[in-house]
Amino acid sequence: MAGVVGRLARRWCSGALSSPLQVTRFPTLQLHLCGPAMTASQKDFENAMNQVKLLKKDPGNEVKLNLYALYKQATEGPCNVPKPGVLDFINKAKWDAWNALGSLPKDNARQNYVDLVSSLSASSESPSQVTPAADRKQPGGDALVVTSQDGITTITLNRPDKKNALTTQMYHDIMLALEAASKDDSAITVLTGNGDYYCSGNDLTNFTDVPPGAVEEKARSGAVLLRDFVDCFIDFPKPLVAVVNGPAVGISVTILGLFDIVYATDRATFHTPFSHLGQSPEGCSSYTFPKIMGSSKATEMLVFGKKLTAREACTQGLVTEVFPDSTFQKEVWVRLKAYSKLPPNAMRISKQVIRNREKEKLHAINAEESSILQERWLSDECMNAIVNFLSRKAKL
Ligand SMILES: CCCCC/C=C/CC(=O)SCCNC(=O)CCNC(=O)[C@H](O)C(C)(C)COP(=O)(O)OP(=O)(O)OC[C@H]1O[C@@H](n2cnc3c(N)ncnc32)[C@H](O)[C@@H]1OP(=O)(O)O
Repeated sequence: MAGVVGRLARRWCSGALSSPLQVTRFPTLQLHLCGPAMTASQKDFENAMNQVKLLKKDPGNEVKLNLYALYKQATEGPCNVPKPGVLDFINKAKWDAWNALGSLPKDNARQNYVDLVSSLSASSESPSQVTPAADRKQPGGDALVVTSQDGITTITLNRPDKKNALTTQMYHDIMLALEAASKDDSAITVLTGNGDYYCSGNDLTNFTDVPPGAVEEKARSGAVLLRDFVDCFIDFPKPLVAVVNGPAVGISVTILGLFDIVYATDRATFHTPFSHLGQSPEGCSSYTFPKIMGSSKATEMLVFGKKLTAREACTQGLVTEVFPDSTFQKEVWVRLKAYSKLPPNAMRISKQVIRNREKEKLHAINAEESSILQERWLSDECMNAIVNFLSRKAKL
């Protein structure tokens, strides 16, 4: 649904719709406009455009018309196209909205657009809507949305209709996003999911469509990708926080052992059904999980595929804190915004002190796990499990 709303909003808000901006209908916006004169930067504007993609609730036609008009005014200036005919309802509504902005300067339109998006986001409960503002090119389309604001860079998995399963492209994009986040001016980096799931793990179709004779090569390149992907988490220099907004499966659970903080809604569950899938642990979990929760609890999860509730995962040390789903987003983002104001260099150095001692070991474990998985992917057990899922004979 969110994806549909996002797409809809994007179509309305950046292509071509509105009525004049009714500031009185948007108290937050009105507040901004009455404050000291501000002009949003191009980066803020692009962030806001990206944030519109994450809106979960359809803001309604009037708001979408406002967004459209402000977008056009900000990018092209005053309305400069002929008025559509009276029967061309949609285009006429869009034209009216844009035209009603008169000679509003581009800078002001850009600021109003940013403020309007911000007011829409503030009234929403989504994490990335509370913090928002995406500012990076996303090579894989909208499946990954990167936002940066208030000293926090947020990487949002955005395939809610597929429970945020990770495609091959998304692994690459997450690596690029982490690389960029490590160098940007944010203090903290967050990974979260859009929709009801945090992440359903590896997209099982990553293993399909392999031509005969290329299976071994696919397993080999998969293992290289997995190793590179997990290496990025091992080496990530800044505090890395998982905002687990719903159930988590597979690799999205195992890499949690490499995060510095894991906040979870009480609706989240943590499931690593590797034996069911004919696979074996990755993400350094064969090392981090026993260390975090002790070897028998780790075995229950990694070997027997026991699914933990958020509270169980917290008791066992995998999760830092659990929040009621109804206040999850609000509480977590308030907390993170406060943390992001701490001196960034001190946080980075403290993290390094903690992590450096183990880095070499973690890389070695990652390499070993990836190579074992390469073999597992070629096993009948694994292939059967994937075929069963794809033919809907099996679900976790
Ligand atoms: C480079 C390679 C690195 C590899 C690293 C290895 C990692 C190992 C793992 O991550 S193992 C874990 C793999 N994940 C799974 O096995 C989960 C499979 N999914 C499910 O069992 C279920 O979908 C569910 C329990 C997550 C959710 O069930 P629910 O009934 O609520 O929803 P649907 O099943 O209807 O799902 C909605 C649509 O999403 C698609 N989907 C969900 N998960 C995946 C997935 N992992 N891969 C591919 N597609 C997935 C599902 O197929 C539905 O799509 P549809 O609407 O088009 O039918």
